[in-house]
Amino acid sequence: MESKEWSSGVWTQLTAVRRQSPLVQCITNLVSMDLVANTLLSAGASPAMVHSVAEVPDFTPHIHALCVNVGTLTPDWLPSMKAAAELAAQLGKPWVLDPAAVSCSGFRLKACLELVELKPSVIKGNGSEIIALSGSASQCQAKGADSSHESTEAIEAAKSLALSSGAVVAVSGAVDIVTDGKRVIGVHNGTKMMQKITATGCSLAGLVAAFLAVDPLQPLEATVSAMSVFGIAGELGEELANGPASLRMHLIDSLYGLDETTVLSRVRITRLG
Ligand SMILES: Nc1ncnc2c1ncn2[C@@H]1O[C@H](COP(=O)(O)OP(=O)(O)OP(=O)(O)O)[C@@H](O)[C@H]1O
Ligand SMILES: Cc1ncsc1CCO
Ligand SMILES: [Mg+2]
Repeated sequence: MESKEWSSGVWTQLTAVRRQSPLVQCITNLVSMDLVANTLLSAGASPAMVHSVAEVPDFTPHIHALCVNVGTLTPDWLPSMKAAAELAAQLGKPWVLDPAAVSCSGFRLKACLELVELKPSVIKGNGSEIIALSGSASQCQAKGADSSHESTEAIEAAKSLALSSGAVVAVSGAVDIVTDGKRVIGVHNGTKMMQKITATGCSLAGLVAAFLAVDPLQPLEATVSAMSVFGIAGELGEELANGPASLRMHLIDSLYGLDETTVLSRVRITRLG
């Protein structure tokens, strides 16, 4: 299946997000909150940055999807992430794990491995994060939030993590990789300058949650669509931008304004395996 066959599905899912406006609970890092929320709003979804463990029993039953991101994890935050993830999974609501900067400490790696046990629908990381989380790194390396691997270097790690966890695994980068352990899909949208805006990957994880909310039975397709849409918004944004700060603004505007003709002509998705 090539871009042409994927593109109508991408448009259908974006339209469903706009129509249904799914409520997406985000327990995300402090750096990313603003961009994640604005990305979700411009895509048509409804973000809610509800973090407290005290609020999970009341709030989480009403959401349509959850996004958990450990980018600025402290021991105080972990119980609410676990409680929300556990409840979401119990209620059959899709949830996304972003293991941001997972290899920067043993504490964070252990927390992420415990979260993986709570059955995320999708795990979305960059190349280094997926390699570390899958246990493929030869040793625990102190890495920050940026990837030191190409996404394509993480294909085997992503497949193995997908098979061991039951989640769809997405690796962001120059080519976004999405796999359920059997199929491997490459999304070739996006632009290099997106790496120069912090939290684009976190925002993508939030967007994946919104797409899962409207098509929970097709997590691989929903993830591929979200990645393509976000990448296209970045490409259009870059045409209007002077640098990362204005790209941030134009990316949001472009996502908001995406129309059918643009989506159908810009989607670049291929099967890699
Ligand atoms: N070299 C590149 N060429 C084209 N697009 C890219 C490139 N690098 C990143 N992107 C785009 O940026 C998006 C975010 O990917 P990235 O790998 O930078 O996330 P991340 O490292 O998790 O970011 P963060 O941790 O800051 O949130 C990708 O899905 C892709 O669309
Ligand atoms: C810069 C940074 N540090 C921890 S999380 C984060 C945002 C990108 O993941
Ligand atoms: Mg990231």
